[in-house]
Amino acid sequence: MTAKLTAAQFVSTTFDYIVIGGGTAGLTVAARLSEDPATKVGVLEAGDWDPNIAAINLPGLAGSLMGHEKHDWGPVSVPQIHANGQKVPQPRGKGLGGSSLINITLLDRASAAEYDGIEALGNPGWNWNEFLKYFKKSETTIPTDPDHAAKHTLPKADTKWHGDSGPLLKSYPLYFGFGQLRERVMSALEELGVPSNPDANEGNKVGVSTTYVSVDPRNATRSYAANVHFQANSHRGNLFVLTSATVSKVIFREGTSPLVATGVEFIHEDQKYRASASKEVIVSAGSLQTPQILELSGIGDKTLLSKYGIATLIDLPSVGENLQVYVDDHVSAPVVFEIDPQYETLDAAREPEAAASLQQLYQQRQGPLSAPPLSVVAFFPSETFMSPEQRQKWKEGALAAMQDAPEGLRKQYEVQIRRFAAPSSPEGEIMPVPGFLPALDLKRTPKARYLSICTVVLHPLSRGSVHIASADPQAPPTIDPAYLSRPEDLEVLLAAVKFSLAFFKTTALGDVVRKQLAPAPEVAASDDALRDYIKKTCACVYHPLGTAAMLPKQHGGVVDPELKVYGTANLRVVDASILPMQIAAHTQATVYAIAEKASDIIRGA
Ligand SMILES: Cc1cc2nc3c(=O)[nH]c(=O)nc-3n(C[C@H](O)[C@H](O)[C@H](O)COP(=O)(O)OP(=O)(O)OC[C@H]3O[C@@H](n4cnc5c(N)ncnc54)[C@H](O)[C@@H]3O)c2cc1C
Repeated sequence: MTAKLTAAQFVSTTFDYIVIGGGTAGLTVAARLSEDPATKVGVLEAGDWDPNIAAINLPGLAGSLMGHEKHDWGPVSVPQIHANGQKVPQPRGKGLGGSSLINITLLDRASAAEYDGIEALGNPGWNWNEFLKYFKKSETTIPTDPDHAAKHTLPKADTKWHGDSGPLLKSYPLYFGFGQLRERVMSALEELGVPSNPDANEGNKVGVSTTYVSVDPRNATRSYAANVHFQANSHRGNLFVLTSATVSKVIFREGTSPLVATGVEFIHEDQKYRASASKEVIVSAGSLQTPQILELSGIGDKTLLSKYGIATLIDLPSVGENLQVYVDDHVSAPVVFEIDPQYETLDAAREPEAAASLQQLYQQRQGPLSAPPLSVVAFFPSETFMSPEQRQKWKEGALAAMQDAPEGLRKQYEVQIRRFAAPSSPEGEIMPVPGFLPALDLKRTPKARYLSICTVVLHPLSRGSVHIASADPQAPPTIDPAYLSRPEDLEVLLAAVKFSLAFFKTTALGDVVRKQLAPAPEVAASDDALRDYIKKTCACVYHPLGTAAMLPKQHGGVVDPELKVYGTANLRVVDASILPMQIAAHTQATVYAIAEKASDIIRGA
């Protein structure tokens, strides 16, 4: 099918459903809808299908395709005025699988309260119980080898919380790059007041855990939307997937109200085509490109659309607004320490002489290539890393922000203010990395060993936007995450970075540490210097959402609880962009669950 299907064949078919974007959500929906052999589903994906690429399949290479000219769209933000003018890369996967193709494979869920909060914002049926049902439906948990589980204290998956018959395969990592340091890393976090949480998927996220990963442990390969939803179903005669096809707009029947979508226009090998859908068009182009497609189709802010000569069909100014990204000091601004070289970290794996043994180990499903580079994560409430005075100051700032905010955002801030004070709500995350992370001009010393940390602000107050910058569908949109535009976010990040620095001074790790490298001790000694360091180095953690928010229209909504775009009869958005507020978790499991639930809504199940 895909490889042999031509654009001409694609457009000669009248589909029941056309899905725009063969990514994480898009392929999930397409697979579910095409379970009925009488339903014809067409998927248009701008990228290609590359099943045999090591950098995709080997979990240990996860992350290495960021910035890749073919597999990453390579978007970059506009200069961030509150972050030293940085233009910050915003990686997005391109090709069948979308961002599930290039992500790090961590597979986790937020706390139950966060999903219940989505419902409370005006979305009946989008609560923890429903999400849990669809988390489980989306996945099969592969049991951990008993010796591996005993050695690393990995809990047994309880089917009350974990799926056992869904398409996506999940497992505990086959390898931990911390070597003997893993127990010490976990103890250090507990010493800082972050309790152990053996399984953070049961509705309580607070604590230190080992995450599940979207990896098939039986052959140590990535499990992702392209292999579980497309490849596994490629025999279906009613599922049509055309790659290298960039959708330029949705087509509507003239004069209809609500607007009736009848198909899409797309570009394939420099030719323009039109394809028809008799039932629905589903936009699953991800948080940064779904708004672009809506705007190119005439759905968005009419002033913006007229600037680019696009006729407004639905004046919906919320399209592309409400962009929320985690803020962190990830790869470009890590906390990095040199440690005692006797400890095993991933630094050894990066040395040229390790290459042959890495491959050998991988053949036995062992070693650094068999697992993603990080898998210990700690989520903790504000009281764990901020003083009462800092929290009070944050609250005053948030209340002031609320006064100036439009009604919809005011409601979001109300939730954020309530959560920020709660001991059950994670507000900070740190991800220890067993090895060196580049920071500014810091260089790795051969044979040295390092321990680094990514520090994350989970619920920023800042809101950004993504909008078209041209009527040309091939031109990238303008992305403005507005990093640190609310000064409270900078203060939370400052406190979180200091917390990360304290991690290295715990008794569990104190005797392992040799040298503080980044931020340098003299920088860390002054809050102003540390703020400056953060502004120079902060980057995104790859979880943009909120740009086609599921909210009441008057509160900034783009889609209703059935994921239909306001003002349309049969155009839905199904991807990360519908999440109205940032969640304290990595996003892929939630996106798979959204797509599973959307599929049931669409088929009326
Ligand atoms: C580098 C990176 C690391 C990450 N790590 C993790 C992690 O470890 N754990 C985790 O939980 N989450 C992680 N995430 C986030 C997670 O992968 C995403 O939230 C999720 O995959 C988003 O799914 P989506 O369906 O919204 O969009 P995507 O999966 O990005 O799908 C969008 C699809 O639409 C296609 N498309 C876009 N525009 C068009 C167009 N005009 N025409 C046709 N096709 C189009 C794209 O090519 C893409 O295939 C990471 C993301 C990235 C980028």
